[in-house]
Amino acid sequence: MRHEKAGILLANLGTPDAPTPAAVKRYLKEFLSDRRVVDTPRWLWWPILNAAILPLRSPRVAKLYASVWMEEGSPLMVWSQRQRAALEAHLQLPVALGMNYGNPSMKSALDSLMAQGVTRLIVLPLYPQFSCSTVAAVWDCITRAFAGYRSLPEVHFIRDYATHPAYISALKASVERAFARNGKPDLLVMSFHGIPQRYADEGDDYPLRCRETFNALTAALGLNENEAMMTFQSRFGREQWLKPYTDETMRQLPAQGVKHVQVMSPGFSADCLETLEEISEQNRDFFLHAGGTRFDYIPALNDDAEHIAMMADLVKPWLDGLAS
Ligand SMILES: C=CC1=C(C)c2cc3[nH]c(cc4nc(cc5[nH]c(cc1n2)c(C)c5CCC(=O)O)C(CCC(=O)O)=C4C)c(C)c3C=C
Ligand SMILES: [Fe+2]
Ligand SMILES: [Fe+2]
Repeated sequence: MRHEKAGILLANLGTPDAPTPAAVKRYLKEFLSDRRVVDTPRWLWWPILNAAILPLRSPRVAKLYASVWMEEGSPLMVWSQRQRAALEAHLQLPVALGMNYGNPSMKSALDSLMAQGVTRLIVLPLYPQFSCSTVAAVWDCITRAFAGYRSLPEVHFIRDYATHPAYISALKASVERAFARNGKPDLLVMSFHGIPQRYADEGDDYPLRCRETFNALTAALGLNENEAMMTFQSRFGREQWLKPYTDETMRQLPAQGVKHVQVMSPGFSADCLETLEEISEQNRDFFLHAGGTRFDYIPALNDDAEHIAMMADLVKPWLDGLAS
């Protein structure tokens, strides 16, 4: 009989290897070439990407990365590696980190798990709300990475965890700590990464999953409809994206009497460029320049003990009954 050995693959987006134009260009090229992310026909997208976006965006975005870079590397990488190590220590099972774009590649993560004798693989994409542009891209990446294997493990793929009780309770604890530290704000804003509205119209249930997280967390916190709102950040390109936009909202709130805001990004399992720079730097400026008096950013769950325990909870159904 086959003796099953479980292993966990933590999957995330990936980030540049260095805050330099060349490294950012390499990363953006791979990321923005994925049809799950940008679905424009290739004959049209290829020249736009190579002649305009990569040469113009890479040097500008490299400076933004430099402004948040940590001693050990890109924040997304640093937090992801800490999450991996903490989950491995918690579960006493092999845990590997694989990135969809850049390093460490999904293939290297799978190779390392297979080399450790894993026969039952649990894939946990660290995106709390499903989207075709993220979770489905992880799915594609894993199937591509397995293409050359002679044998496959049993695979369990966690689609998302938008309303999982352990996720909501970890977020709740983090907001309550922030309220205790900073005082209760006039408004709690939950800013989720956007996607093109068209992807949702074509069947991506991402906005519904964001709404479900928002509803579950506001209910857990006992906030009423005037005390919390959800917005969407990180718009890219000319199409309409999910609304309301975070940046427009931050510019409008002070005129509506909101002077103290606390902003969190519950869709990001780790702090990264989009939270540390776009929210905590750019959107802070928009709000304060529009007349706001206090802006607090509530960090992502990162390697909080409750977050790691949540990951263990999510994979647990496939560990029960295993002789490890
Ligand atoms: C071009 C379309 C994009 C879609 C669709 C998109 C969806 C999406 N992204 C995340 C999470 C992250 N995105 C991050 C950076 C980032 N995202 C895009 C574009 C799209 N994202 C770009 C071009 C970039 C790179 C930075 C830039 O050039 O502006 C990151 C941070 C990476 C880091 O290195 O820190 C994360 C995380 C989600 C959750 C999502 C859909 C739901
Ligand atoms: Fe993104
Ligand atoms: Fe951004």
